[in-house]
Amino acid sequence: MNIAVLLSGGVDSSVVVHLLCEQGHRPSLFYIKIGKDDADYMDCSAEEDLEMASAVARRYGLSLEVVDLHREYWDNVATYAIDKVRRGLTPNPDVMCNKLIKFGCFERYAGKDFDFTATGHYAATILQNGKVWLGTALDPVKDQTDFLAQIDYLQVSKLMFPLGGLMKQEVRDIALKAKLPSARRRDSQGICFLGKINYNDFVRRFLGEKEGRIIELETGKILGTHRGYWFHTIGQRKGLGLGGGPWFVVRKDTDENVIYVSRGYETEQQYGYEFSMQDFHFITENPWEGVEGEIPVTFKIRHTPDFIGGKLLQDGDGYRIVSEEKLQGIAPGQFGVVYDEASRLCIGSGEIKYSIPLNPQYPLS
Ligand SMILES: Nc1ncnc2c1ncn2[C@@H]1O[C@H](COP(=O)(O)OP(=O)(O)OP(=O)(O)O)[C@@H](O)[C@H]1O
Repeated sequence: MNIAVLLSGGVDSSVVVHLLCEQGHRPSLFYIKIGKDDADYMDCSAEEDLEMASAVARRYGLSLEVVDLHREYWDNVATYAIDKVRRGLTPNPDVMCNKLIKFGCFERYAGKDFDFTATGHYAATILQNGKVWLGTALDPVKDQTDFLAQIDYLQVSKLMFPLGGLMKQEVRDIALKAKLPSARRRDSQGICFLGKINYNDFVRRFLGEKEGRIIELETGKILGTHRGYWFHTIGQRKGLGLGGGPWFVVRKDTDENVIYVSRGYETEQQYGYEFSMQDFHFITENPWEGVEGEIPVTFKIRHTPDFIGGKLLQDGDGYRIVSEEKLQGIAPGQFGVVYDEASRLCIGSGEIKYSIPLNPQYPLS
């Protein structure tokens, strides 16, 4: 079997190489290089990553190719992120990086020549009814299926996730025992290349700064100023610079450059039970084809270990989720990721369009 491994130089993908070699494979290794734009907001860990990847390749006597996807990344993922932020939405660059870069451009460049592409993502592939499905990882804290929820059938059917059945601690133990050069490296944030840069600096470079008002939603009282709605996201608590909190961002008016906040953990303004999704994407296929009415599912609206129970409803051309529990900070632009009731299969995802607040007072932006 002909296998390509996406090797980042981190502990996870290094263990993937180790495990595949132990099983008798001789995978080809690929390091994806995304250079910094021409600005100075990327740290030097990228160089260290490549050194680590080279050390792993040497250790196992495998070939390592550096694939430069710099242009593709900035043209696709960075442009997508800026476009969303400009429109007051909360982008998810990790989701787009997996879909377009790690498994999109890479597949066209090199992956196409291999039977499988293996990565250190915490996820699984599951064969069911003759089709390959994206499955959740054994380790709920590390599960990364939410970042993979926009990949397509060609991608999922060619992917291998050798770490899906392991807990993170087991992976570390394997790395230590095998004396892998990367064994003691700290965990990356689980975020894509954009995670290596200062996000505010990145946004500032493209959208600049523009002072606007921070207003208390319930009273209309002006509490302070901010430097542009694009630096803030729905559900955000930190970085508002207001005393007497906690304060949460609950609305954004992009036309007026106003941020609405609400005070206290229990404030109803920051919660909702429902949201709609647009452009819903099924990874393998729609398992509920022809099913009428409410479908019991679990779902996530952000990268957390918890799967939330709810119902999926067809809503015109799109889909809507009605949650069993109150949801904090439903951020339009993020993905609603849908799983089967047992949270075993990741079915697909759609971009959150708007939330239906419990007590709407202002039109949503
Ligand atoms: N620069 C890169 N080049 C090649 N593959 C990469 C690169 N960055 C990430 N990957 C692949 O995507 C997987 C998930 O990446 P993520 O950024 O979430 O890191 P991670 O889970 O901490 O994994 P690792 O410890 O291997 O860095 C990695 O395990 C690796 O297979």
